[in-house]
Parts: sequence; structure tokens; C-alpha cells
Amino acid sequence: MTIIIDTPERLDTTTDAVSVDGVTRIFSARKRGAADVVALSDVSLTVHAGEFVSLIGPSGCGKSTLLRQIADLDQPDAGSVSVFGKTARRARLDQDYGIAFQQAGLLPWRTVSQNIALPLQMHRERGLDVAARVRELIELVGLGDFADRYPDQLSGGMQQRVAIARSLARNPKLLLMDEPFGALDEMTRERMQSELLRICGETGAAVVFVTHSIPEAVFLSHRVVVMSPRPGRVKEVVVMERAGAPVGSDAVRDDAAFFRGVTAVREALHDGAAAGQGVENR
Ligand SMILES: Nc1ncnc2c1ncn2[C@@H]1O[C@H](COP(=O)(O)OP(=O)(O)OP(=O)(O)O)[C@@H](O)[C@H]1O
Repeated sequence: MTIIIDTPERLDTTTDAVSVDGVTRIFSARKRGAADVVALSDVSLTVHAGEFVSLIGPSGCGKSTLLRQIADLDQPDAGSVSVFGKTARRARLDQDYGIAFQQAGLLPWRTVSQNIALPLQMHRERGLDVAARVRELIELVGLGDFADRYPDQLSGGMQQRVAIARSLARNPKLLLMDEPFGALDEMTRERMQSELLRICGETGAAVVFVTHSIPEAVFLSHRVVVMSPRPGRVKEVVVMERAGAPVGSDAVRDDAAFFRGVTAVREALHDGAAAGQGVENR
């Protein structure tokens, strides 16, 4: 595995990448007599520029809902969200981040190349060789032989890799990722994790990353945010020993610090009734 030693100067620490302040989101019960779902209750979280933060917790604890507030795909009932000091809406309109969510969200009438090219074509950066950049991204996610295929000709894992390539296309300073590696086989998943760290190390991107996997969260993150359900809250923030170092530096899967991190996150999760449901130890 490549270990990235990045220069701290690359990390822009002047503006926080994400600031979530007292966010509450309540979904009304559709059936009469059923209780409303408090998906998020007074959740606050800051993600610093260049920081990798994972959200972990049992199924239904509000991880995706929180990410959707940051991406302005859903709006809070109380509290506020800012992204690089802008409102979530402004940041979405300005496309200040890359998104890779569970459902790949590819356009079915576009090929792999055309899907990846989309954010580049929308922004038309001067001097950028779009075709060359697309080729680079396709190689990165290992889909060199599939550039001209359509999404319905790909497996779920391959579709996710296209979505990841697309999210990285513009070297965004923030990536919002909801279980992006969930449908990948273990080998591809580990490779993509290392690649993601390498890319973030190079670009200084911050990442908010939803996962069910404790080792994945520990391997990737500076901080792991452990959430609890009903109502969805931040239960504990586990700071990894490499926090403060550039993303990806010292990221190894089998050293003592890694296992200490796994233990700390597992303890934070399991401290509470049924807190570990829906969380993988692999
Ligand atoms: N659009 C919606 N309408 C009604 N309820 C919703 C909606 N979206 C989410 N919920 C509810 O909010 C709660 C949190 O859901 P969310 O998808 O954020 O959880 P999660 O932690 O991401 O779960 P998982 O790990 O299973 O993906 C759940 O109880 C869910 O049923």
C-alpha cells in the first residue's frame, strides 16, 4: 500500500469544510396514529478542511439523512448547515463538492465515459483536456475496458466505481460519500479505500463518509462520528491517533494504532442497547 506523506501547507485550515449546527430533522408519519420519526436531533458537527470524517452507527440512526442535509438534498427542520462558509443550497448550486451515494445515480443514456465527463462538461474549465481527464479517472477506478458501456451493462460495483470517478472528476475540496464501497468485493474495496486516501492526500479534499464497517471507518478517518438512533444523535466522536496528520499518512490496516481505533469505535457503538445492529466488523 502506498503511504502518502503530504505537506501540511496543502491543507487549507482557514475555512471549515462543513459546519452542522444544531440540526434536527423530523419525518412526519404518513399513517394516522403512527409516531413521527426524529431522524436527527440537535446534531452538531464540524469537518475541517482536509479532514476525513466517517459517520457510523446502526441502521436507521440518521447517517444518510445527515449527509443529505449537507448536500442540500433535504432540509433541516431546525438548525443550520454551511459548506465552506456558504449555505448548503449555495454550495450545491456552485457544485462545491463531489457526491458518491449508495445508488450510483448514473445517467442510463450516457456511457461510462460520458457519465464521468458530465461535471467537467458542465463547468468547462479552461485548458482542461476533458477526454484525457476522463481516461485518467477510468483507469483509476479500473474500468479501462468499459469506457463505452452503458450503466445497465455494468455490475452494481462497477456502477459505483463510475460514480466515484465522477465525484472525483473536478478534484473537489469536499467529497460526500454514502457507503460508496458497499457493493464492491473485498479486494476492490481495499484498493479503492487506498486510492481514495491517495487522492485526498494529493488534493487536500475533506471527506464525509458514511459506512457500516468499523475497520473501513478506522482505516480512512481522522475522526469517527458514532451515531445512535431514535432520535438520531451524535453519541461519541472517536478521534483517531493520526488526527491532525494529512489524510492518508500512516494509514495501515494492521498496526497497533489501527486495532486500538477499531476497539475504541466498537466500544462506542456497543455501549447501549442494540447499538451495534447493522454495523459490520469486517
Ligand atoms: N424521506 C423519509 N421519509 C420518512 N422517513 C425517513 C425518510 N428518510 C429517512 N427516514 C427515516 O429516518 C431514519 C434515519 O434514516 P437514514 O436513512 O438517515 O438512516 P441511516 O443511518 O443512513 O440507515 P442505514 O444505515 O440503514 O442506511 C430512519 O428511521 C428512516 O426510516
